Parts: sequence; structure tokens; C-alpha cells
Amino acid sequence: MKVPPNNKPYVKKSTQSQNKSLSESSAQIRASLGSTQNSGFSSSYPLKSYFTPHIIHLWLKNLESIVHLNESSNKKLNSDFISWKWVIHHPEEENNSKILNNNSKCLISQYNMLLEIEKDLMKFDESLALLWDKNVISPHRHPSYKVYNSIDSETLPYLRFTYENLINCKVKSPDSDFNYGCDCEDNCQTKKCSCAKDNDGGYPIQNGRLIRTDVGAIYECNSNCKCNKNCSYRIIQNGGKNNGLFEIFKTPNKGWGLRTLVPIRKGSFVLEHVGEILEPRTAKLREVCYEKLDMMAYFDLDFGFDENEKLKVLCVDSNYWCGASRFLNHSCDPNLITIPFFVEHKDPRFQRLAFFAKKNITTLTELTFDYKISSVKFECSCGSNICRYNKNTGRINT
Ligand SMILES: C[S@@+](CC[C@H](N)C(=O)[O-])C[C@H]1O[C@@H](n2cnc3c(N)ncnc32)[C@H](O)[C@@H]1O
Repeated sequence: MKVPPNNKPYVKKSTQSQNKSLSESSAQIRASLGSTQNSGFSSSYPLKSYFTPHIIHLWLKNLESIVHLNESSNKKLNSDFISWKWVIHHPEEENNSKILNNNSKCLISQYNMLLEIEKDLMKFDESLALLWDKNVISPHRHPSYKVYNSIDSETLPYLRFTYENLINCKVKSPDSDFNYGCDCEDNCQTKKCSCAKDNDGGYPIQNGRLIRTDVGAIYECNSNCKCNKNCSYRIIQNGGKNNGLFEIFKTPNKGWGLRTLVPIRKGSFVLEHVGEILEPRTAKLREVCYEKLDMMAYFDLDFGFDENEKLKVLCVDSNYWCGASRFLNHSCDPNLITIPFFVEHKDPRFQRLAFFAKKNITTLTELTFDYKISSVKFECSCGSNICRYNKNTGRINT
């Protein structure tokens, strides 16, 4: 059996990992805090049809390819180039000469291209709110989820649905030293399974239900193991693709949401959060654009990482490539909890996110989790009696 190298900076059984209860996990969705209806344009505005999430996705890809085109030549400027705000806050005249002196022609052309794009960006800026166009035609490939809207005539935005994470090409591959499995000859029948032992306090799912919530990450058997797919330490990986069990529906005050079409028992695995895995620099770049669009659906994969390891933390962007979990809204009294888990890659950077039922959930109940937003600006419409975001004072109740 292979074991993870000892010299890795991440220590799975760290004090932080052990002590952090699920509800305290620092992974949090970075939700936009702005108004959801900020378009000042009439529906006949000519650019409207261009601004679909699909178009912005291509646009962001283009932008990223420029900024990342030549890492070695723009190394010095990496930190400055980290966001669009740099361009916006540093006028061309002020910085151009410095850049010209210090960098290659290649970088100059990248910079000029960036400025060109920025001009377009500024020109279209006021139209950006329309990117999340309420009248975008539904994708050709309809999601296999049911969609229900009794509130208005809005159709589902143009998104690309995936069942598993897509790793952005700029993300460094998982460390293969962390790909290891058990050597159980008995399909993990006895309690000797090394994968089960990777879990603090043992594998926490029994009879399909989570038996403890004070787990760190959950480790499952995988293709490196001697067991087969029926072994009892593969509950999350075998529970995916439950798409028939959910419905994306329009809520009266939070945009789209997700609800269950079947009762869910407390402790059951419900769904995995998937999207495009980004390294922090790309995530930051996109964030500036997404902020304008009020379409932020970011989740930091920061479980087990310290504050000073932020640059290692990958991010799930589910603004375009996504699963049903992209429609999960926040509640201060949620019915789901998030738990990181590992199957194939036990490299801590590539942690995956599972949602489990925190309580018994009845049919047609909206599924929610706690975004753990710390900003006072969050206008929470969760409607819970214990809502932490006090709209009258603007303070967060603790
Ligand atoms: C990940 S998306 C969830 C799906 C979203 N409702 C939609 O229509 O696309 C996060 C966004 O949903 C909205 N949202 C989620 N929970 C909310 C809440 N409790 N109160 C108000 N808005 C919420 C916010 O606009 C937030 O930026």
C-alpha cells in the first residue's frame, strides 16, 4: 500500500481538522451581495442578446488567456495583474512607461490587448447586469432536472451541467503520491481497512446515514483499492446522479432554488457540489466580473488549510459549469450541511464537497445550507425565525 509522503505541508489529522465541526467549516460560498434586479435597460437594448452566461464564460476565458499568456515574462506583475481592478485603478498613462521599461514586447502586446478588452468592458459595463438575462433561451441540452416556475416567465439561465468537477487547465494536477488505496482481501468487511482508518474516528456513514457530524473530511475507497464497488466505504461516490430527485424552482424572493421531490432522511448523502475547479488567481480574475453580474457561486476548497495557505486553496466556480447544487440558497436554519470528502485523489487541494441532510426533509421542501457570509451587507431572505442577518440594524446577530 502506498502512503502519503511525510513531508507534505498539509497534515490531515491536524488539530484544526480534528476540532473543526461541520458547522464551523471555513469553506463558504462567496455569494454576491448586490441587488438581483439592477438592469436599467429596456428589453429592446441591442446588446442584450449577446450577454448570456455562455458568452461571459467565453469572454472570461479570453481574458484569462491574455493575462496568463506568458507567466515568466509577467511574473513581476503577477500580483498586480491579479484582478481587473488593477487596470481600472491605474490609468494607462501612469503605468505604461514603467511596464514598457520592465517587460518584453510580448508583455506589452498582452497589456495592450488587455486595455482593449478593458475598453470594451467599460463600454459594456452598464449592460453587464443583463448577462444574467432573465429571458435567455434555455440551453439546447436541457438539464435532466425538473424545472418549475409559478412565479414569473423567467426561464432557466444558460448553464452547462456536469456530474463531476471539471479541472481548469491552469490548475496544477493532483499530487499522485496521494493516490493510494487499501489492500483489503475481504471487500473491507473487517474493520482493518486503511481507507476507513483515514477517517477520524472511523468511516462515519453507516446504513447509508451519517452517524456523526463532528467528522473532518470523509475518506472513501477508490480504484487503487483491492475491494470492489460494493464495499461499504463508497457511499458518497455511489450516491451521485440523483437528478430525478430534485427540482429547480423559482422562489418568490431568492431567485431560483432547489427542492427535493422525495423525503430525505436525516444523515443521508444528498448531492455533491460540482463546477469548474480554479486556482486562486483565475478565481480572483473572474470574481471581479462576476461581482458585476450578481452571479457569484464560488466555493473555496479550504478545509484543513490555514489562513496563510490561501494561495494553495482551489475554488469551485459553478457559475457556468455546474450541478443542481448551484441553485442551493442560503438559510440561517439550513437543512443541509457540507462535508469535504476524498475518493480518487487524497491530495488535500482536490477535496470534494458533499451535502448531507441535517434533519429529516419532507417532499417539496427547499434545500438550503449556511453560506456563512460575514458581510453585514447580506440581505438575507431565508425567512427563518433565527435569521442572523438583522436588516433593521445592518448587524449580524451572533
Ligand atoms: C449560489 S446562488 C443560488 C441560486 C440563486 N438563487 C439563483 O437564482 O441563481 C447564490 C445567490 O442566490 C441568492 N440567495 C441565496 N440565498 C439567499 C438568501 N437567503 N437571501 C437572499 N438571497 C439569497 C443571492 O443572490 C446569491 O448571490
